[in-house]
Amino acid sequence: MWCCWLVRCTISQTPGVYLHTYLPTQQAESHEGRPSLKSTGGANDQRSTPLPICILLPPALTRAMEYIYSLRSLFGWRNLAGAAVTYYATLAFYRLFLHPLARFPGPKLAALSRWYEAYYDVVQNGQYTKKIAELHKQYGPIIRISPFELHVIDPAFYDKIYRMDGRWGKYGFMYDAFGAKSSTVFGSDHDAHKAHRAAIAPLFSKAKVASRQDLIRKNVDKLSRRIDALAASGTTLNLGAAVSAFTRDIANEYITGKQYNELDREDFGIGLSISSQGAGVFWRTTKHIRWFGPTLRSIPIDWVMKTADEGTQQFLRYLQQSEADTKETLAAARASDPNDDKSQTTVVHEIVRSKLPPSEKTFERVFEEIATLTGAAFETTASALRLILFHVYSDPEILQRVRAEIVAAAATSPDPIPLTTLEKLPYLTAVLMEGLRLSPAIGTRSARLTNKDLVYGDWRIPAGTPVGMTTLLMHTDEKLYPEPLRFNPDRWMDPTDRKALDKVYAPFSKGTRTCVGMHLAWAELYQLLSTLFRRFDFEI
Ligand code: HEM
Repeated sequence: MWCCWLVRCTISQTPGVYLHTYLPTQQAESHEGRPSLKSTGGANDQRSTPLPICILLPPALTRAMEYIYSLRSLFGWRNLAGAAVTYYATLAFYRLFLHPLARFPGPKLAALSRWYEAYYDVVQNGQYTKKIAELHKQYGPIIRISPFELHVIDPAFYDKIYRMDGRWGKYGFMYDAFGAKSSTVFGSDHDAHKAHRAAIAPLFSKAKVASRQDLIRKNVDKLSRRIDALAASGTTLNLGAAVSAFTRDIANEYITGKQYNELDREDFGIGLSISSQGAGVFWRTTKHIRWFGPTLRSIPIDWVMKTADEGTQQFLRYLQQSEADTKETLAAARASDPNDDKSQTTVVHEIVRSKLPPSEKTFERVFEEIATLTGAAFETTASALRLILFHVYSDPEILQRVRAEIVAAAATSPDPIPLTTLEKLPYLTAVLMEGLRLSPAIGTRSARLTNKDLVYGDWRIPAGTPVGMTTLLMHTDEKLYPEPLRFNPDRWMDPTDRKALDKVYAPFSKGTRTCVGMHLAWAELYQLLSTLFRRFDFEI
């Protein structure tokens, strides 16, 4: 039963608005058999019978309603189902046969829909990288891994994508899920990234890092004292959690100037490490289900605190503290004209001092930069430390060799051994390089887009296509690294062999988006590991 009355308003010749009420359409079928709207008052009656019902609808809206009504027959379930089938069939045909990437090899399911990747990301808990390696064996060195993206596994192609010249954007699909599009690390746009990076990069130069050795040393000494105390009391040490706390204390103080003293906590703030490691699930899910992350983030923190486990609570408390600290530092930096006080070396001061426009210096953007920079600094360095510690303490011969080298250097150097001396020790350096080969921070591909066509062999990759490689796969390519999963520092001992691998060894990536914090990370690895190897024995 048609149960609503349509009301149409007509602006009369004379001033004033008159309302005309129409009958239900069943009562007013037109001679064409289509429903029509029939005036009770008649077209000539307009001025004579204004109705008391006061719903004023503009003519355009009324026409739209009439139009929608006339379309109602289209919205039956059969028509909707038919439209959906036609839409998806056309889309599938386009993606498989007409899309600019249609001629690239790869599984048809991946070419059809991103749900193929979602299956490995979400259901298989992050196994798409492994699947991509298998697909390359089946389809060759260049493959289509989604309707929109290509992946290459050939090391000879690495420096064609990851380079300094040209314009290189990041692929928003991969990075936007972190919800920090205006940060240096996750921003996609080439020009915006260049400006953001220029503002913070001076703080992370090799010279600047060298001038902050006291900060790293202070934390190496603190961790050593804690290990001594735990050993004296016969307590088992969670070295993995301890090195996470070490990287957090350094990064927080280096980046924000604030001390959070995680190394002083009895459990080394292990909950924070665990929740940082868990961020991958959140990211992979949000990549495919875009509302997932924003919805979780919109839940008031106080609610989450009431129900969350200890690790999540630690993480949220840290975020709240970091937010409050950033607000305070930003207010101080703005108030004191940071150009006058160059001793203030925090990212906040660097941004306030920079040439960025005021719109890029708001609290929201500054905090996005702080949160992502510290996030990029914590578990990346900690994972490399853990992997190296595990392998060195599992192999007495490696431990003995590296320890002998450090002890010999200590005999002829000031105490503590300066960073510049450590950097010249060949075996220690080989141990660190081997660790970074197997722990290149990012287990997934890093797709890039450029504004020109790229050429790979006989293939022309259209401009604007996201195309990436996966460092982990390149670092475990057995043609480059025989017995790739073996921890073998000797592969780096011959300078000629090492030089030959220069172009394809990229734990910090290369090109415009290479790691900003690499000098800081190297310094942490050198300082902490040289002390631990020299002073401590651990049973794993
Ligand atoms: C062993 C430790 C580290 C490793 C292996 C590592 C690795 C990487 C890699 C592979 C990238 C490129 C990411 C991409 O292509 O999407 C990257 C970018 C970045 N890293 Fe690191 N990183 C480490 C430590 C650090 C530290 C300590 C900091 C902070 C101080 C940091 C800050 C950044 C930033 C800001 C970027 C983005 C650079 C840009 O897009 O311009 N990283 N890192």
